[in-house]
Amino acid sequence: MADSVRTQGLFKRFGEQVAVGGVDLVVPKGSFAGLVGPNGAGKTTTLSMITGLLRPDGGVVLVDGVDVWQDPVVVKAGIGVLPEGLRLFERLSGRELLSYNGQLRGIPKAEVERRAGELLKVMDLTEAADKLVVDYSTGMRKKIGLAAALLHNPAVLFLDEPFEGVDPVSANTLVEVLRRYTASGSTVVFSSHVMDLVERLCDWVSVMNRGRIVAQGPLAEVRGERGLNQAFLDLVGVRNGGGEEDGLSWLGAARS
Ligand SMILES: Nc1ncnc2c1ncn2[C@@H]1O[C@H](COP(=O)(O)OP(=O)(O)OP(=O)(O)O)[C@@H](O)[C@H]1O
Repeated sequence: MADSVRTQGLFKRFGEQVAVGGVDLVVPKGSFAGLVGPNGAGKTTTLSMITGLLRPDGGVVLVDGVDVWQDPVVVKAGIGVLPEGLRLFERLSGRELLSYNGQLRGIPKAEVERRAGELLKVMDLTEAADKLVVDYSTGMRKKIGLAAALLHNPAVLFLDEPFEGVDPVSANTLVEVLRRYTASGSTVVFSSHVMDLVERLCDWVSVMNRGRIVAQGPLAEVRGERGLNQAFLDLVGVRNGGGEEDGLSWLGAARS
């Protein structure tokens, strides 16, 4: 199977701190892929370099065989991104935001309106379509951000923590939309800490720890017999157990 995303020796340092220390990420075409790792593992930095938002110090990123940093315009035309800490044009309504994104992508106006209407409906945002984005809740912002990322029908969709702050009903809506999207052969790569969700959704997993990939492959292979959560703990190592030897003996102790 062809790769949708492949990085070779991807490297990024912030001062003394090596955030990404030689990552070889592989995502086969048509995968629903999860990028998991503990806080600070380097997931956001990796996704930012893959999507052309942050210049790597070293290494190569190929999306559908095209080098992101040699041909950024070609790659960016074919991908959708829901970045971390999503910054949106707050003074536009949801509908205006989609319309603006559609125009930036060069989609004919009538087609943008049709797609925007359908996306707003699927995301359950029709009622809020004419409200300013600044007044949207966290979950609504994720949904309008996803709608904006899907509007031009990208071949690959990158989502950084798409389910954070999203209620279960909205999460279900996002999942349904993404499942439909991958069923047609498109690729999703998303980062998450929520192992249950990754186990339920993904057919491919890459596990990062301390700036490196420590396991990668089909979900069944990475998870083995032990379940993804246990596999994750085994791979990244249980750090502080929160036992008395770690301090905190005062916490919950009798108060005078
Ligand atoms: N702009 C920056 N300047 C300095 N250090 C940074 C910067 N961005 C990231 N880092 C550092 O790089 C490392 C990786 O961070 P990154 O945000 O990629 O991790 P992550 O896996 O996405 O974490 P989380 O799950 O908490 O979002 C961390 O140690 C972080 O402090």
